[in-house]
Amino acid sequence: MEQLSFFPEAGQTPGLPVELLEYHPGLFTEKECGLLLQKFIIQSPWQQKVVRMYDKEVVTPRLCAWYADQETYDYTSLRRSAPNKWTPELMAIKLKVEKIAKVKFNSVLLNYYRDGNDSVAWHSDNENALGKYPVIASVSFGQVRSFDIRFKEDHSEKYSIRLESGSLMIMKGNLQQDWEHRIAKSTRPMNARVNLTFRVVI
Ligand SMILES: O=C(O)CCC(=O)C(=O)O
Ligand SMILES: [Fe+2]
Repeated sequence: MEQLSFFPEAGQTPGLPVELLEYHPGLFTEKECGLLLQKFIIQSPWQQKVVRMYDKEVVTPRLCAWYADQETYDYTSLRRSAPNKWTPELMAIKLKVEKIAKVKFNSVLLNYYRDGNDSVAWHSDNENALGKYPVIASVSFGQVRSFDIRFKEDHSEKYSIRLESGSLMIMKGNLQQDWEHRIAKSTRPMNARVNLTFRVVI
């Protein structure tokens, strides 16, 4: 596993808009990260979403799992359904990030990127169920991956941030309205990464 950075600013491109993205590295120790990563990989009820692209059905290049307080819009099945129940680990992480984000979350989406071929394409989390200016808390374990953002109206305005193992990134402001984000594929060999995005689903 990669070392945690001792320099909070090391993972950020200069000029990263702090009103959109807040970065808190080192929320969990390297040892905690290793244990949690293995536990999530082994114990989560992973699903691979099938989406329609033109007239073909394709599977998303990553695995997902959805946990929430009650029946909600489920990101893994794209419909309202009974979610998985909070595990003790997820609840403990939720309470920790709620203190920093100052938001009470009612759900979490887990994404499992098995290697450099796994990714999430450019998108915004702008579903009605999240409200107009959602605060989303993103916690990463395992392989460091680059998180890219680009301004919808001018794709040349873009930034990257390296999401280190054990870090928390808070997405807020008009990030989901006016910007898109992605985790690109990588040609370099990549180990497993599990990302948790805590959300408030209405
Ligand atoms: O894996 C990540 O860091 C981002 C995941 C993401 O954008 C999403 O689940 O909507
Ligand atoms: Fe997203």
